[in-house]
Amino acid sequence: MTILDKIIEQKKSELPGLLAQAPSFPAVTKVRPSLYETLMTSNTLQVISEMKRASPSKGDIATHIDPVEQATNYETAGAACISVLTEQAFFKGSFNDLNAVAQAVTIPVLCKDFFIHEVQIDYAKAAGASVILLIVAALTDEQLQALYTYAVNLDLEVLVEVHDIEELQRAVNIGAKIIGVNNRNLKTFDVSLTKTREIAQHLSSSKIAFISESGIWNRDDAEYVANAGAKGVLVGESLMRSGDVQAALQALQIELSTKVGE
Ligand SMILES: O=C(O)c1ccccc1NCC(=O)[C@H](O)[C@H](O)COP(=O)(O)O
Repeated sequence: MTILDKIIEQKKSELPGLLAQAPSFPAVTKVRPSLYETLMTSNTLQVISEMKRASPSKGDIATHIDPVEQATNYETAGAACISVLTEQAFFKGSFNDLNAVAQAVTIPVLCKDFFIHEVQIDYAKAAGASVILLIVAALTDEQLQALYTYAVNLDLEVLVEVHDIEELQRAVNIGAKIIGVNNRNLKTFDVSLTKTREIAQHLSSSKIAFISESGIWNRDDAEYVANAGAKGVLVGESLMRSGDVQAALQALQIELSTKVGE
């Protein structure tokens, strides 16, 4: 069983609890900019900055950090989006973290979880997310299409995550506009930025906003994935461990050599 299989089993076990009661969070009424538009129109590499307390690969990363303070620092430093890990059993996150962050910032907010059912999307929306993540490896084509359509109909944007070229094709087939390649192998936890380069070479449309996820630690890493074609990066651990979040984040905001969207 891979870690992804284990996480999905956990998610399945949580569904009855979610289905038993309607989501109830303090209302979030903000209108946020579109992540897709930001990615497609900016000349700098955009940073999706993650609130990540712990992970299966690293254990505890930063359990003491206040999500609102961290998210506010990210926003001040120019993040394009805040990613909030809401998965509890493996990442120590929660929908309450998401709701608190959504109340505090005006930029897009990504609910980073392992979605297998529409009810989870209802919770993400109610808690204040404007973007959700769908992981191709965790879903059949039918599930992927159904959850994608369900989210878009709720006015959510969707970051579709892929690990290889076959998954890229599946993401393209459902009309995904924002596609992220996860540089972390979910079986071995090895991280290699060359994955971004390999998969970028198979992108056929310039209308797709292409993101590189995981294992971005410094400006050299940002330059590598930007040169490969990434318009944005999704960064968790390196920012959570940084003593100077704003400087660490700003170091990643490199100028893109070709105007994105062209
Ligand atoms: O981070 C993990 O160990 C992990 C394990 C299994 C599934 C997903 C996992 N991470 C989720 C993410 O996608 C990352 O949090 C995100 O891309 C940021 O990665 P990093 O900058 O390396 O913290």
